[in-house]
Amino acid sequence: MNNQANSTPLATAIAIRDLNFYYGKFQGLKNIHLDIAERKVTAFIGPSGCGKSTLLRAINRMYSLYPGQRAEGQINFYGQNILDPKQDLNMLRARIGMVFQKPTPFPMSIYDNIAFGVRLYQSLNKADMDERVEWALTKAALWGEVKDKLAQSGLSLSGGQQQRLCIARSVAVKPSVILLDEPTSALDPISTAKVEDLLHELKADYTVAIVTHNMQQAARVSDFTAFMYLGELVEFGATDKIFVKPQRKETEDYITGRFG
Ligand SMILES: Nc1ncnc2c1ncn2[C@@H]1O[C@H](COP(=O)(O)OP(=O)(O)OP(=O)(O)O)[C@@H](O)[C@H]1O
Repeated sequence: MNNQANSTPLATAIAIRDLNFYYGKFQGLKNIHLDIAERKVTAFIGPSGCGKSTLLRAINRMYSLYPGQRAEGQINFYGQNILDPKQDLNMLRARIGMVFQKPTPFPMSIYDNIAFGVRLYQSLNKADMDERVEWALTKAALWGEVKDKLAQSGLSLSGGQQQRLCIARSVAVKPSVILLDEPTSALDPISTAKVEDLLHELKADYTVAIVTHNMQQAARVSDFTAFMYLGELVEFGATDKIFVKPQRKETEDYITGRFG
């Protein structure tokens, strides 16, 4: 937890205003209003089905791949509305990376798992690409474990290593925001601790938003916490406040394990 989260004036990376999201007729998000602070970790918590993943998927327009899913309102990313139909989605996803619950390495070498995404956006010579691959794997705390087997398949790594590979892949294109949807739910405690340490490192350079079911994890890694319930944002604030002195009874019940 970060006690400064309350007092320091913070820049906003993503300002969400009047966001409503629909899966066909079903409304998954209702009037969300939220500022995601730059270079901080914001955690999204709440019972299953409350809309946490839907919110992350709206932020990088993942839903645009699916007919029938639509968002209304604004998600302002440094002044640009992500929901604008004219938004360049490739560029958006280079700037807002996403890491999923299950590690999803590509069926290719460890090296190419990193280089593949970089090649979509930049043409680097071999030496620069080698440097970028090392840099990203170092950022994701994986370099030491894989530097002698970069040509091996990404699928040959352990689950925890695969997840760090996916984080490295996301970091490699130098986004400004990284969204993580339950990134440690499939990992053992040691791998989980490594990913959590990594989040602390990443926020020096990136804005991080993480969905987690693990209350201790939210308390450990985040500066701000958003509690969601039935598609609504019930309470949002500095993590130490949300966990020590929540304002809403629903939040208190959830974090103390009385519901959800
Ligand atoms: N593809 C879909 N079509 C229709 N409804 C959906 C779809 N995906 C999610 N929903 C509904 O939207 C609501 C929010 O789902 P979402 O996955 O965002 O919840 P969540 O908080 O991330 O849950 P969990 O913690 O279980 O992952 C749920 O009621 C869910 O049933």
